[in-house]
Amino acid sequence: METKKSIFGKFRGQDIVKYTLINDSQTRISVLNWGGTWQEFVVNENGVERNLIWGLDSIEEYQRVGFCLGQSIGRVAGRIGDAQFKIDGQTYHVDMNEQSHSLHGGKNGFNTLIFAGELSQEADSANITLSKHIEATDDNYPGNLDVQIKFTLNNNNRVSIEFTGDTDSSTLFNPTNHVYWNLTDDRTSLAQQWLQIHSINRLEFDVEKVPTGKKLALQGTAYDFYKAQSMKNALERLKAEDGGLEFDDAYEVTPSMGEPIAILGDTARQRQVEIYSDRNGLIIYTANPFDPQKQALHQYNALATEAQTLPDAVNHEGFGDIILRPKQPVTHTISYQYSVQ
Ligand SMILES: OC[C@H]1O[C@@H](O)[C@H](O)[C@@H](O)[C@@H]1O
Repeated sequence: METKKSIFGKFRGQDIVKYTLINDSQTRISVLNWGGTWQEFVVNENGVERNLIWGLDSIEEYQRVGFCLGQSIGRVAGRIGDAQFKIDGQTYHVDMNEQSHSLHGGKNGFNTLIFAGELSQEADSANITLSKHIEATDDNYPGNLDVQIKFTLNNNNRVSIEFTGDTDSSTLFNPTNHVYWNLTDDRTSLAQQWLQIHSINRLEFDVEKVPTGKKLALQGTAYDFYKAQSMKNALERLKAEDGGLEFDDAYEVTPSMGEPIAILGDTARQRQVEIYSDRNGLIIYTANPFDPQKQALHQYNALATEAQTLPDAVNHEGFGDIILRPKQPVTHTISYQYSVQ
């Protein structure tokens, strides 16, 4: 294992650091302390380097492109209806940063922060831990929050992200990483990428994409990825059956670090990534972050996967508990296992 540290750029006068973890098979990941951004996941296939995720080469590009590309999202990933929720009977209001809801932690979410970083190494793994103390007044959530985001790469080509939250007053904690994948050879579209999700239900959304509380059965619909479907077929079917032009959907999954909640790969069956998560939700989102014209034409080259507790959980019975209590730190883990086939 090897670790590296370099200056990636500057943000508001501060140096932004890029941390790189490299394993014995020359697989590497890089992470920025700006936004807790997962910038690259490069594998070496018979001497050919392939980046499996989308990342950019400067802070300016990240700011121009947006899309939360590879960024850490929190305190709460996804939408909170009416930008409000109750904890112990008390109502709290958070940033209404999209229509009448709050999205991805509000305007000062994790993806806007600069973290402190610490590299560490063991025999068969290396990791980078990003930490930050967030005051309640910084992002308008109750409770001061100490957050740590630890990225680990091991010699088995597995990347794990552990999010730990510790608060002094009850708050919400449902972070994720907004990684975008393209596992195909030419990386121009999703036509040759397949996806499997071990899920039988998705969430119904209202016009603002806020969950209504209802779950919809997937079986027999274009949304059903229980058996692997190519993204090309799924998008064509979605359009034909539903008039749908994108996937931006929340799937209910069974939390497991032993069985993948989802698997994606290229249709030539050369490589795949299994996703493991200890929480009950997976958002998938199709996009073309770099080409506004193609995005408008729904010609996608990127698939975001966001493992988390189901969105808007605090406002719906049975969606899961995202309340973080004082003196009870919580850690959530997402793992991504690359393999060649
Ligand atoms: O912020 C980028 C994207 O993130 C996804 O999680 C949301 O569901 C999309 O609606 C949003 O555009």
